[in-house]
Amino acid sequence: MKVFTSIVDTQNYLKSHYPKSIGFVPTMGALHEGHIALVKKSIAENELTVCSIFVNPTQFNNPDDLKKYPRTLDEDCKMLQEAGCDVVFAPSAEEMYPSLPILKIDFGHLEHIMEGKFRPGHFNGVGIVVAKLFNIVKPDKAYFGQKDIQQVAVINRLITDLSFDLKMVVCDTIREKDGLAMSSRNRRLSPEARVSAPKIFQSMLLGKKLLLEGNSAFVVKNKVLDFYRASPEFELEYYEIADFETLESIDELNENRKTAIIVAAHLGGVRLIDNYVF
Ligand SMILES: Nc1ncnc2c1ncn2[C@@H]1O[C@H](COP(=O)(O)OP(=O)(O)OP(=O)(O)O)[C@@H](O)[C@H]1O
Ligand SMILES: CC(C)(CO)[C@@H](O)C(=O)[O-]
Ligand code: BAL
Repeated sequence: MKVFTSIVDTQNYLKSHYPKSIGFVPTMGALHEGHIALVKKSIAENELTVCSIFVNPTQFNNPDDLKKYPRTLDEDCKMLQEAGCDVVFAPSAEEMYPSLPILKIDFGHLEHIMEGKFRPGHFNGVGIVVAKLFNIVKPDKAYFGQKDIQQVAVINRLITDLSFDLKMVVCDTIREKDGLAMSSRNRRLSPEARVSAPKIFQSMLLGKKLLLEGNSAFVVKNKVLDFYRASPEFELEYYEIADFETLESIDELNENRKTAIIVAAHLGGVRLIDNYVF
């Protein structure tokens, strides 16, 4: 496995190898089995797999979150090597941004709901860095996790609106045995917080059950608020019941369309997101 920090070295290597197809997994490192599932899918579907590791400062609206984001490059490389990854691209911030971009990307209605609303500027940062990474790696397929459901919608628009010649592959959320979605930020949970964390998953199962029983989204949200009131260690940021395709809020289930329950909550100073689609 090759590890590059330079854009030019990465591009030269990829050009000189003429792979039939390049699969690309963009990450911010502190890798776990969720990331490795994306890497393995890419390996199965492409001749060469590139994983990028870059904690992108321009997508963090909270400086403390950026400072505390876990960075574990050596361990990450070991996991990628074992998984069979071919190339790691781990640039510095200076390499990616010799000057800060003045370009702004506005993802329309996606800016005003959920992650867009609570993390102002986040999707502008994600959109620009992913476009830069696509231009550097020139993948045939790019792999993203369903856990970041709104990011999937944003990248879909980025690919369509800028005519990137690649296919996006969305992979299921990998969970711990107790239901907690794997996330790099889980490493920052205290032992007590880690015990509480699966309640996020439970709150989504509760929502699904209540919706299937015929309750309106309004009633379900109120019951879920009671659930979180009984768990004061959580500070719930949002709990949305939305159409899976448009991510717009819905009032009740539509049996012809998939529904997504989407949650963001703070637990012991760590912000966690998750979603459940049915
Ligand atoms: N549990 C998971 N299952 C599947 N894919 C995942 C999972 N967690 C993250 N991913 C995907 O891995 C890619 C890189 O994500 P990222 O590096 O931000 O990891 P993360 O664990 O989501 O970290 P955090 O949520 O703490 O930022 C994204 O496409 C993300 O959706
Ligand atoms: C796609 C991404 C690597 C861009 O920095 C990041 O948002 C992530 O890890 O999901
Ligand atoms: N997985 C999304 C990256 C972020 O939280 O900034």
